[in-house]
Amino acid sequence: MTNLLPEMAEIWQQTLNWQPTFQQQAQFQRLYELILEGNRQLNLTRITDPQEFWEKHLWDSLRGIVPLLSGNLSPASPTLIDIGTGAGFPGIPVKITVPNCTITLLDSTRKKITFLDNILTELSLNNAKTLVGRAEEIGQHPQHRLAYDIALIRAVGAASVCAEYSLPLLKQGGLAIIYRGNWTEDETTALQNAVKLLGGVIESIEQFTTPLSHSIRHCVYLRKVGTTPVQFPRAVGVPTQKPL
Ligand SMILES: C[S@@+](CC[C@H](N)C(=O)[O-])C[C@H]1O[C@@H](n2cnc3c(N)ncnc32)[C@H](O)[C@@H]1O
Repeated sequence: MTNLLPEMAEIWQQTLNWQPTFQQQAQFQRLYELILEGNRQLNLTRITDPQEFWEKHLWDSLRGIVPLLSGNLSPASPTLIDIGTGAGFPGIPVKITVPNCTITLLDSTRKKITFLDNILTELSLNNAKTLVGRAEEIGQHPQHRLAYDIALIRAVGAASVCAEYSLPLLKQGGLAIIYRGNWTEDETTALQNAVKLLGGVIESIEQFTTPLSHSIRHCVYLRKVGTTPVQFPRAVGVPTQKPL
C-alpha cells in the first residue's frame, strides 16, 4: 500500500504549527487505506493519489480548525458535529487530531454512515458517533438543536445553506466553520443577511493557499451570538431551493 507521506512533518509544522504524533500518523495512513478499499464499492472520493489525499483531505480538514490546534480550547473537551461528512471529511481527521473532542458525523446517505462506523472501529476512535439524517431535520431535533460547540461543514452547499444547517445546532457562543474554495465580496454580503436572520455573525473569513498545489481556499467562521428562530432550519429541501 502506498505510504502516505511521513515526510510531510515539516509542512505540518510550518503551515499549522502542529505535527502528528506517531499514532496520529498511523491513523492517517490507515484512514487512507480504508478509503481506498471502500472506494471499490462506494463512490466515496475521486481523490486517491497520496499527495492529493494528504493535501485535499487531511491538510485541508485540519487547516479549518487551526484555532483548536493551538491548544487554547474553550471548552477543553468540545462537542463537534460534521454536517454532510461524506467519507468523513473534515470530521475524521479532526477527531484524530483533537482526541479529547466528542464528534458526531452526520450524513443523509446510510451507506456512507455504515462505512464510517467501520472506520471508527478500525481506528479505535472513542467519543465519535455517526448519525443518518438530513441537517434540516436534525436541526429541529431536541437532542441535537443547541447541542454543539463547533459545527464543521465542507462541500455541502452554498454558504447561506451551510449557515442554516449549522447555526441551529450550535450552543450560544458556538462556532460554525464553513470550508470553501473560492470566495467573493458578494458572497460575504449575501451571507451577512442570512447569518443575521439565524442569530449569528460572521466572525472572520480566512484566505489561505494549500501547501502542495498552491490553490486558494477559504474558511468562513460564524459565531452564534443570539437565538436561532424556531422556523430555522426550514423543511427538507427548502434551504437549497430558497436560500436565505
Ligand atoms: C460533496 S459531499 C462532501 C463530503 C465531505 N464533507 C467532504 O468535504 O469530502 C456532500 C455530502 O453531504 C451530504 N448531504 C447533502 N445534503 C445534506 C443534508 N441536507 N443533510 C445531511 N447530509 C447532507 C451528502 O450525502 C454528501 O455525502
